[in-house]
Amino acid sequence: MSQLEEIVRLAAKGDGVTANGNHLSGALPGDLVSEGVIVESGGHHADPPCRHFALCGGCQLQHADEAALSQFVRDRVVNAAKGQGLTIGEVLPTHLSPPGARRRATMHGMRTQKGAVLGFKQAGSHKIVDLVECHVVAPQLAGLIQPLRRFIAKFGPARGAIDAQLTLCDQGVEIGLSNFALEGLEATEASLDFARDQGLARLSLDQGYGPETVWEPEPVTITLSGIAVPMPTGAFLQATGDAEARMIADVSDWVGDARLVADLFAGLGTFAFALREGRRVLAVEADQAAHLALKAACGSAGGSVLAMHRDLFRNPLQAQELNRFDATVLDPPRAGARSQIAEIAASGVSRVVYVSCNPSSWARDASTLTDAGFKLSKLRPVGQFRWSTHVELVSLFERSVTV
Ligand SMILES: C[S@@+](CC[C@H](N)C(=O)[O-])C[C@H]1O[C@@H](n2cnc3c(N)ncnc32)[C@H](O)[C@@H]1O
Repeated sequence: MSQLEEIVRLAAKGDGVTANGNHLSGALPGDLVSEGVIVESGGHHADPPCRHFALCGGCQLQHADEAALSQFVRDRVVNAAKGQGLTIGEVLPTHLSPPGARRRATMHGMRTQKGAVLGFKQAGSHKIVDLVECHVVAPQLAGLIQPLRRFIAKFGPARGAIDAQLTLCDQGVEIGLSNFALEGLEATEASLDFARDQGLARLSLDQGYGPETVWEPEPVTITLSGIAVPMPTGAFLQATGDAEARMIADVSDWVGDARLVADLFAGLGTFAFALREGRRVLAVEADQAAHLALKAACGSAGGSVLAMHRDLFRNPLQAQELNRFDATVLDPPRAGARSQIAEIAASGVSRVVYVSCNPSSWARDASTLTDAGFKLSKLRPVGQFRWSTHVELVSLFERSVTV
């Protein structure tokens, strides 16, 4: 990089990249760079709000302003589509979650000679960054970092790291600690004091045999479109409430006047319950705890949502089963939904709303759909993991039925 070059985009890991493919960490689109340094700013730099930025692996892009962040999310999604040769009907404005919005986070902790450390790992390392502040998580979660660290310092395992999963539920924050055993009466009483003093909704500990609840003064729920769904420990929840609302609005709009809808990879029913007015929804999920929670909540949805327990990788809904539905919604894990998509392609389904947390597997699946006559009509880039390189999307595929 000896002559002056302009950064034209951000790479998937957040480095600035020139038209010649040269990478420079910390550079942003519009910057002029030479010999590994930024010579002139393109005007998109922001002061990173967090003292841990650069060391903490939780955030990669705090140095970017709002415009650069949005463009990054949009480019990742649009480029994934273009990489598969897809034509996009309409790219909608990017949804970017604000700071302090994350209602779920998994941190890591460890007892040390001086006490304990608690935070996210450094990028590419097992080292834990001992957080003093975090601008990504909701204040209810951030406020627990210090008390939880004190608790780990006193009662955490002498050896090994623990995972601490924090989730904001209807009743407050639930904390799930892995690799965490309580030795003796003092530790057991201290855990109850800790949970009570911090007003936790639930505290559960996992020693490798599954989570065991030690504190849950009232059943923990998460309200999804007005339905209080029992919240299993560690169950999937969209990372921010604002992104969940954006995704629900798109899914509802794009499902349109469909009356019978299949919601595949339904989790606790984020989309199924949102779609229930005037429709009947089959909500299919493989995780037993999530399925049972969704099923238990179906009674409150007036018979409009039906829960089905099924592994959609091994046993996808078959083309003939899908033909009953006016629209299919799917929101698979990062691997995508190769076998389920093949059945959708072979079916008579004409409307598919695909929510994805991985543009690469989505683009692969999308090309199967377009090969089967679907058009990618709408695409919404979503950045709910603010300042990170993790991007998501909502998409609408439509075709004229020929089967
Ligand atoms: C990205 S989450 C989406 C959940 C839900 N749609 C939501 O928005 O809250 C993916 C869901 O797929 C489920 N899942 C993973 N593998 C599955 C499989 N093979 N068959 C069916 N569901 C699966 C997970 O348990 C999880 O609930």
